[in-house]
Amino acid sequence: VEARSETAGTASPGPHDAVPFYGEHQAGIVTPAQDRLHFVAFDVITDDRAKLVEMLRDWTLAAARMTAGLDAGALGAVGGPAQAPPQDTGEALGLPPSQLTLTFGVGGSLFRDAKGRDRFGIAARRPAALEDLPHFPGDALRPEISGGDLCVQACAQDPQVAVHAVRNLARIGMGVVSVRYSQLGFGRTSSTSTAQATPRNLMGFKDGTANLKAEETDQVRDHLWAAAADGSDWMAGGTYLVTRKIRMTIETWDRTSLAEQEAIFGRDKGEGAPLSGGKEFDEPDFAKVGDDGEPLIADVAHVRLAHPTSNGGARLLRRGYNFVDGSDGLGRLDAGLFFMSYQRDPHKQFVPVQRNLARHDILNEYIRHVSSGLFAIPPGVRDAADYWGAGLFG
Ligand SMILES: C=CC1=C(C)c2cc3[nH]c(cc4nc(cc5[nH]c(cc1n2)c(C)c5CCC(=O)O)C(CCC(=O)O)=C4C)c(C)c3C=C
Ligand SMILES: [Fe+2]
Repeated sequence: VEARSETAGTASPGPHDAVPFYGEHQAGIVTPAQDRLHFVAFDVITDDRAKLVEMLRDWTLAAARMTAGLDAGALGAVGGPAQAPPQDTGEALGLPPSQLTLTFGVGGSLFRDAKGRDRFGIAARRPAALEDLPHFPGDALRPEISGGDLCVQACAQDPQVAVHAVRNLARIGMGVVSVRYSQLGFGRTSSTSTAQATPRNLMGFKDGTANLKAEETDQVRDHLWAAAADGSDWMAGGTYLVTRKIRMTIETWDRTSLAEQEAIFGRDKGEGAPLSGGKEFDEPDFAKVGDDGEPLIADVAHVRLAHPTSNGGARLLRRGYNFVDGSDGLGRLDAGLFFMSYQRDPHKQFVPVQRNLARHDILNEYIRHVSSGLFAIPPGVRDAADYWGAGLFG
């Protein structure tokens, strides 16, 4: 089977190129955020540890192939026997790798299920950082689209390529996993590299300006990657992913004045500059007051509440996507932000920030958190003999 296109493997691949799969860390985290997402969470439906490990090995080989622009299996969509189902579903035939990354994670329920059972003999290896997230004021979480034993984040420049990858992993996992929920996303709402322009969310604001970026190597080391000293050897070089599906009442937002919209975020809508003055990438001056003696960036503005100075220095690598899941039957679009953040310890980073936002953020009048997920993202797969989760099961 031929690769659908030459792989590039450079630090900044072109839109059709491949992103290297093997490495110290998984791809799809500091990788410059691609335009499209297909996120999927799985339930493991067997108690057979050997079957789960075998599937993880099969997934890893298929993931390495698909991210290189190859069919999921060696015989491909059309190269196998006519009497058997094909080893690839075929909808990506002829498409280039399109910067596909597949990022694998495990949820707390894999270690101990809802009944407290240690189904796979790994309960003792559960990292403290995977402790359930607390309830936040205003949470309206739907259990059927929250949690999950396993997750895969597929990102690509072409939605067909991302969906193809998720679909083939689900196909390979038949009998071992079943899809719990999946989410499509478009128009990345964060930049993860200083080389990228800041995109906009569905509220029309630049999103990702003050994000943790790949080039900030010291900060990435301190705030993103887990170390063995954090308590779990098998997670060294890994990280933790928080997902929050956040519905926006965009119809109400669209009737809100420009001045109010800008006050809510604490940045201007055109350039994304802080309301305290300067340009997009200038630091906000939270102490600066206007002629009326009031702070130019309100006490309840999103950027003040989310800023590291309000949260003990905590930073996040945000990697979310816009979504529109059709309409809600009440004359409104079912739209919002599928928020994703990667961090070394969600309880020291995501939790304090979200606690602050849930209590005080005036943005809350326009948003509702409807799903939540927390996953351990193991370190990268080293070579073809290694597999997703090897450190956990090996
Ligand atoms: C708990 C973490 C966060 C949630 C949930 C969240 C939701 C959310 N954010 C926006 C839009 C913007 N966020 C911006 C900045 C920003 N947001 C968070 C965290 C969460 N946001 C952080 C840590 C920061 C950076 C703060 C800083 O250091 O200055 C911005 C400003 C531009 C930027 O820096 O990205 C916007 C705009 C929406 C719409 C939303 C929920 C729907
Ligand atoms: Fe935010």
